[in-house]
Formats: sequence, C-alpha cells, structure tokens
Amino acid sequence: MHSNHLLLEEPIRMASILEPSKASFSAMTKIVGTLGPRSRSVEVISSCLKTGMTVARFDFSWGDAEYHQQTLENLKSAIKGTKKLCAVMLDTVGAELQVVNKTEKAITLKEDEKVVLTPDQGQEATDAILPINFAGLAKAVKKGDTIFIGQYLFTGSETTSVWLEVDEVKGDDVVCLSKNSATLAGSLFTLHASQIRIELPTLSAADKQVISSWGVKNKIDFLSLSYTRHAEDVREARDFLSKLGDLSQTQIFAKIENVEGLTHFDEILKEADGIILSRGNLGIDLPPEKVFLYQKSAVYKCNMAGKPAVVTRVVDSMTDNLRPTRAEATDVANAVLDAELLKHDLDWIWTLGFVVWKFEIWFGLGLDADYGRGGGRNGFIRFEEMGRDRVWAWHGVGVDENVSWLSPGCDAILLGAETLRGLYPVETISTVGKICAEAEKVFNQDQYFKRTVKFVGEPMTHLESIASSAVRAALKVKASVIICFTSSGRAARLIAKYRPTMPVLSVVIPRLKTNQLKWSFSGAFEARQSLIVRGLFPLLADPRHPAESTNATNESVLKVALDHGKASGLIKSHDRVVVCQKVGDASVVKIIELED
Ligand SMILES: Nc1ncnc2c1ncn2[C@@H]1O[C@H](COP(=O)(O)OP(=O)(O)O)[C@@H](O)[C@H]1O
Ligand SMILES: C=C(OP(=O)(O)O)C(=O)O
Ligand SMILES: [K+]
Ligand SMILES: [Mg+2]
Repeated sequence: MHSNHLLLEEPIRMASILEPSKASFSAMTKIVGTLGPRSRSVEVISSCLKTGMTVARFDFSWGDAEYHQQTLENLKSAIKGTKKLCAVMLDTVGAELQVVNKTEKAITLKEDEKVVLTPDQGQEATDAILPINFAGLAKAVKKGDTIFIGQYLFTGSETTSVWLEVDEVKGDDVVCLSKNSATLAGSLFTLHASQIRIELPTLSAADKQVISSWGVKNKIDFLSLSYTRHAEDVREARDFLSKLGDLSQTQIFAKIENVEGLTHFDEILKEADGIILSRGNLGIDLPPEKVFLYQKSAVYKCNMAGKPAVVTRVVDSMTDNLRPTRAEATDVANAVLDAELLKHDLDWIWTLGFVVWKFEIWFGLGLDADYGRGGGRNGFIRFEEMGRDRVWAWHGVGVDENVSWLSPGCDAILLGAETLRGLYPVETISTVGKICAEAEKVFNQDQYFKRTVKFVGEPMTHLESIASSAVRAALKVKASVIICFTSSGRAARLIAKYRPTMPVLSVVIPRLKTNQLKWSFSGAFEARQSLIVRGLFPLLADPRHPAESTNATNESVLKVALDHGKASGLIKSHDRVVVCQKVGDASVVKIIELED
C-alpha cells in the first residue's frame, strides 16, 4: 500500500539518521523573509535569496514607505545579481495596537508593579505610563483581562516582553499589573489584548494610502492582511485592490491572529488566496494547550482547499542565537509534516487494525494509556469516534515499525524578527530550509494523495483530474520533475495541491493583453505568486511563444524547460519527466524519458 521511498516506513537504523543528507534540491517548502535593519543590504539580501528566501515581506508596522523603498531597490539589485526570483509581500498594520515611545528610551517594567496604558499620546513613555495608539482600550477591557506588550511582538526572549493583567479601568486609562520584569528597548512595541474585540478597521486609512502608493508603484504580489477577523475584511480588501490597476492581480493572504479570526476561519478561507497562521499573536490569544490543534486543523483545511498555508514564529530564539532550540527545530518539521488528527481520519487508522489490536493487548495487560508512553520508542495518539467507545491507536513515530501518519502541512514558513532585526538572518533561513528539506523526505505522500482525492470526491473537474493524474504518474514512474504549462497558474497550483515529492517546474506562458491604452503581458504575477506554494518553481516562457498551444510551440517551450531543469541540476540524463500541457483543446499528461 505504501510507496517504499518513505523514510519512516522502512525499518531505519538509528545510526542512519546521522548520515549527512544527500545534496539535493533545496527545500520544497518556501521561506518568506521579513526585510528590515539586519537584512536590507544588497549583500545580505543576495545571501538570503541564495539560501532559499523566495518571498520578501515588507512589514509596514515598522518603517515608512521611503525606508521600505530603499530596501526594495536593494532587493531588485540582489535579484538581478543572483538571478533568483523573489515575490514581494506588503504586510499591513491593520488593527494593531502599538505603544508610542517617541524618545525611544528603554523602559523597564517590574514584576508586581503598576503601569498605566493611556491614549494620551502627548505623554512620554516611562516605566509608569505607556501611551498607546488606540482610544478605545478602556472600553474594551475589564479587570482581570490579559495584555501583552513586546518588541516586534514577543520574540520569545523573556526580557523583552511583558505580560500585564488589567487591574482597573480609570476613564480612558487602563491600569495594569505587570506579571514579569522586562526591559522594552527599541522603537516599536506592539500590544495584544487577549480575546478582546478591537474596534479598528482591518484595512486602516494609513494602510490604504500605503497600498495605493507604495503597493501600486511596486506591483506587490501579495497583500498580507493583518488581523483578518471576517470574510468581509477580505472582500473589502479585494474590492479596494480591484480599483488599483495591476493590483487587481495581487493575492490576498489573510493573517489569522486572534480567536475572532479563528472563529470565522472557514468563511475567510473561501475568500482569501492563502492563509498566514500568525502564531505570534494567535499563540497568545489562545490558551497554549490549544495552539497545536488550531494549527493542525487550519493547515489541513488550507491543504484541502488547495490554498497556501504560511506558518509564522518558528525560530524566535534565532533572533539572537545561531542555533534554534530543540523545541523550535522540531516545530519547524512539524509544521511541514502537520498531520490532521481529526475524527474523519479513522478510516485510515482502521487500516492499521493489527496495530490497534496489538495495543489492545497491551492495554489489556494494564499498560498505562498515557500519551507518550511506549518504552521510549513510540508515541500514543488517542482518537475517538462516534458510535464506538474509545479507539486507541498505537503508532510508531520513529524507529522500526511499518507505519507512517505524517502528511504534508504548510506551504511556507514566515520569518519575522529573525530576519528583520535578528543577528543571523541568512543562517536562520539556511537552518529552517534544511529542517524543511529533511521533513519533506518522510511524509506519506501516498496517504495524503488518497485522502485528497477522496476529499475532492467525484465527479472531479477535468483540470483537477488531469493535475492529480500528473502527480500519480510522476510518482509511479519516479519522475525527477513535473513540468506544467500554465497561464493563469491554476493548473500548477492544482498539481501542487497533491503534494508531489518531486519539484514542479511551472512554465508560465505569457498572454498578450490590453487595457485599451497599452499592450502588456500577463504571467509575471502568476510566476511570482507560485513562489509561496510548496513544490512550485516558476519559469517564465518566452513571450514570443503564442499562448495558443500547437505541437511546435509546445515542443520548443518544453525544450527550454528541460534545458533549464538540466542546468539547475534537477534533471539528469535518462530521467523521466512528466509533462502537463494542452495539445489543441485537450489537456494531456505525458511521460517522457530522456536520452542524454
Ligand atoms: N500555453 C499553453 N500551452 C500548452 N498548454 C497549456 C498552456 N497554458 C495552459 N496549458 C495547459 O492547459 C490546461 C489548463 O491550465 P491552466 O493553468 O488552467 O491554464 P489557463 O487557466 O491559463 O487556461 C493545463 O493542462 C495546462 O497545463
Ligand atoms: C507574523 C505575525 O505578525 P506580525 O506582523 O505582528 O509580525 C504573527 O503574529 O505571527
Ligand atoms: K504588520
Ligand atoms: Mg501578528
């Protein structure tokens, strides 16, 4: 049933884990890097691109348009120099609360001491009073509520973030008790009031101004819509973009940062082009024990919808350190391998009937059924199903058993403070990329494929059927790449949805279009937008090739794609390659075997 190239499905020797990984193609999972003070020179950006950053995020919570423009000019030089394509993401401020610290002096807060949050921005920030950019906080919170303040948001370093408890509301001011001691140093501290509705628009006037100037000028590929709380937020942003010329092609990634957004996840997912699981904020809005469950179900829903899922805040500690913590290193891999542990997975568990049986014997012998027990070798996961009492499934997350429950998770990892102001932006990208690449090797593609096909149901659309067949064929013949011709990007995205284990070269065929004033080619947006999708590697075809596919044009475009694959080391002599293209009116999947 399982394909045999999955690491965890074979009895693996522990020692083999230590063998260096074969030099292979870079990770299929993409990396979004936030560019800022530590990552804005041409030199550093070039290294980021070479190490695997494919999307550059410009966070307008921090820095003005001129500052970001200089960074973007450097990014363009770096792209030219390295010949690495990179997409641009504009991240809005949205309903973000901020402490206004005009003097930029460090502020030291002490455990058990009081500090007042005031909307009076004329006041100077001190350890007794912190002016904030929002007048409505006193109305929104009550005694006992939790508020967090941190520099570029709770970087994991205890001394730069503070946890407050609301003690008293006094007029427009909120008096808080500090739960820990911390020094807030730097120019930007954001403030997060847990599970509190903040009556601020998701797209602020300042955001609109930035999008219609900086955004339009730079033809942004992605809008990262901070604090998306309702589907309507996405619709409004879409409407706004649609009136801004080229930005009608900009994709909207809804950032889910609080419980309000989480509650409306399904509707938001329908409207958005992708989701950013903003664990920085959400991680403190939710009780800690619920964070993983949100992540697993949100990623699963994105996967099934074929929309990119981006996970944030994976290696906070690398902001100041060269190595991640072991928890962070494992977390990155888990984001890539996120499995869905919900009820309808039971079909699959029953395929492991012997295992359940084996476990029941153990259970019968009176072994403790706690999670995590198993002679130091295995892990237990509990599943429940309606109609039956508890079902306990044993499964080996490890060493020598013939099971694998791992299925692919996110499309991309978003690095924030680590690249923006961290000491090791390039090393962080490299470390995260390496962990992703290792994790990708062990997921159960076969299982995932079947589940996705089942989820989609029948009848499938023609294109989805072609896309899934291309992935199936590629796996069966062990193709080294899938080459997909695409104009709108749709076909390539559908192939990526089935998470092939080999890279997908998406050959974007430009189309000539007009707005009645001038001619232009489509394709650039589509190509860059695939840079956030797991497994997609875009290639822009020559615009002189007509979009109408004939055998002759198909052959010449294919030759360019194959040459590109060979030059980049993806394709070798005698490799098999699966091609997805249109011949005349018909979409076809063909398998070619290279000679030399
Ligand atoms: N210019 C082209 N030449 C050959 N095949 C193409 C071309 N553009 C798209 N295809 C193929 O057509 C089908 C539809 O792809 P899709 O990405 O939806 O294209 P579009 O939406 O631009 O028509 C897929 O099989 C795809 O591989
Ligand atoms: C990335 C996040 O948001 P921000 O823009 O505040 O960094 C987050 O909350 O995880
Ligand atoms: K932001
Ligand atoms: Mg956030």
